[in-house]
Amino acid sequence: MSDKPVVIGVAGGSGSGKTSVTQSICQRFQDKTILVIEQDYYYKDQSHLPFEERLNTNYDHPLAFDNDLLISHIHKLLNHEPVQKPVYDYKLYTRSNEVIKVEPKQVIILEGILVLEDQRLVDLMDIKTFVDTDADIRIIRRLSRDMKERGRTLDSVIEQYENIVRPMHLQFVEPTKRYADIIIPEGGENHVAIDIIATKIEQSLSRDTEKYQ
Ligand SMILES: Nc1ncnc2c1ncn2[C@@H]1O[C@H](COP(=O)(O)OP(=O)(O)O)[C@@H](O)[C@H]1O
Ligand SMILES: Nc1ccn([C@@H]2O[C@H](COP(=O)(O)O)[C@@H](O)[C@H]2O)c(=O)n1
Repeated sequence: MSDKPVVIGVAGGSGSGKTSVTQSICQRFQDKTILVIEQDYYYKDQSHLPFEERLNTNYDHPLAFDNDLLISHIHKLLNHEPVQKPVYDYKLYTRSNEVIKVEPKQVIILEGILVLEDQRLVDLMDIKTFVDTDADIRIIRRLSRDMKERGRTLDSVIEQYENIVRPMHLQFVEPTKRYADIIIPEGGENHVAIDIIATKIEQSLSRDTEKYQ
């Protein structure tokens, strides 16, 4: 019997459908079961930098993330302790002043472009997945989302994609696919893959629920 929370990594390129996959998995379970930790929320704090300087950060490089903080939070959650999860503001290009207190749950989904890039994170995962979506679909989805939700212009999304997102994806994100146990083509609409992951979670949950009731 094990009462250690199950940690599931959901990696993949920007716009691949990681958030959609995560939501599809969460919908299969009660709210109290799964805690989602977004690696994006752990971008290094840049509030000390002028806004113009924040625009120049490479947000697709592993060094953009405060993985030390992320890892310490996962360790705490695995230890059944709550954490103060940061909140990220894409429009301000930094963390917001807000934090959210989150309680440990039986399942932790760790979602982000580079969650399989840091061996320390990989070592904490019980199931590693990679959402694999073609680059043309990813850029179309990103364009639409970033303009609607992240306060970006068409030109800025295209410029960032060509100069940063695409080369960083090829250098850092795509190679991590090899570490995945499950590769999910097309993302959240892949019901077979979602079923497999949900079944695996159910098996883990049936092992021990006492600690969380
Ligand atoms: N299967 C799909 N069909 C159409 N649009 C999708 C699909 N999956 C995701 N999207 C949309 O594409 C955008 C990016 O998806 P998202 O899940 O946020 O990707 P990621 O978290 O990998 O960046 C979102 O606006 C989302 O609603
Ligand atoms: N201020 C920021 C921070 C991050 N990004 C981009 O977000 C992408 C990762 O988020 P997904 O939901 O798309 O996986 C990453 O590719 C960064 O380029 C940004 O544009 N601005």
